[in-house]
Amino acid sequence: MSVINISGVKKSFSKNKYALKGIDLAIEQGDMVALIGPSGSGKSTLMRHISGLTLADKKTPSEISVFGIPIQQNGKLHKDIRSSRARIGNVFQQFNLISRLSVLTNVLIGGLSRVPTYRSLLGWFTDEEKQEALDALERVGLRDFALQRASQLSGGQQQRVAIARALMQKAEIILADEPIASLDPESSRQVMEILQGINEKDGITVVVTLHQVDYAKKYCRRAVALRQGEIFFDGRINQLSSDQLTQLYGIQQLDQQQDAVCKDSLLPNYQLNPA
Ligand SMILES: Nc1ncnc2c1ncn2[C@@H]1O[C@H](COP(=O)(O)OP(=O)(O)OP(=O)(O)O)[C@@H](O)[C@H]1O
Repeated sequence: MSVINISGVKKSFSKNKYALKGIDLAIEQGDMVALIGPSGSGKSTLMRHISGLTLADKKTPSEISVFGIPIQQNGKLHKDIRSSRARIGNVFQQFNLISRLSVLTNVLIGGLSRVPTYRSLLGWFTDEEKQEALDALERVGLRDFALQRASQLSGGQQQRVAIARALMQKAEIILADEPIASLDPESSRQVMEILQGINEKDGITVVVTLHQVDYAKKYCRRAVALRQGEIFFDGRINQLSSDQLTQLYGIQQLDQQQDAVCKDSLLPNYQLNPA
């Protein structure tokens, strides 16, 4: 069963310059999908459309639905998207955490869409909810950090808290936009393993944008590759050939990617001499 359906989505930010040139895509329940492609190919724009944070062009007929319920149609937000949004957990850099609040409160906030408004306004959480939040933190290996301020955590830990918040939310789909973009290899591995774990154990559908194809190959089953706002490849990730990767990224960019991976893997044992 498809849980995300996208049809006819075009997006231009300026006249005649399209970030998305007509995207049709269906994502199956329980899949783990890597959205890949060079910088500027439209990955984040597409993710933001799925959450209804960005609207498609109004001129072209289009629809994005989640669990069969429209999020947006013909560039207009559907009037009742609150319930659909509650089923989507966003692990987006810009939405991540409220830095002055504790890690535990940040996770509890994930459950707010499930509690009555008066209680969320007053910030009351039941013992049961607190236990649930601690369990979610346990799953991402951060239970001991529950009472720390979110701002005291590293980038990788913050991404893991965002995943715990999505678990607390009981999200059925997780959209993770570049969750490992600025992380070291060990933190990247932890974040990807957690995403893979909740995909496999809880059956949560995961869509993750990634810059490094190596990580996509290691952790995801399906790849959707965008190039200049169009789908260039959609299929099992092990069927993505090196020729296609060269076409996608260009030889120079692929070399840079490989360089970055090599340098990353050296980092833990590598002491830079002070100048
Ligand atoms: N808010 C915006 N205003 C104007 N142009 C935008 C905006 N958001 C994205 N774009 C443009 O849309 C295109 C796609 O951008 P997008 O961020 O979706 O690419 P991406 O594949 O996620 O890139 P990256 O991997 O570098 O994050 C780019 O040309 C970008 O400059």
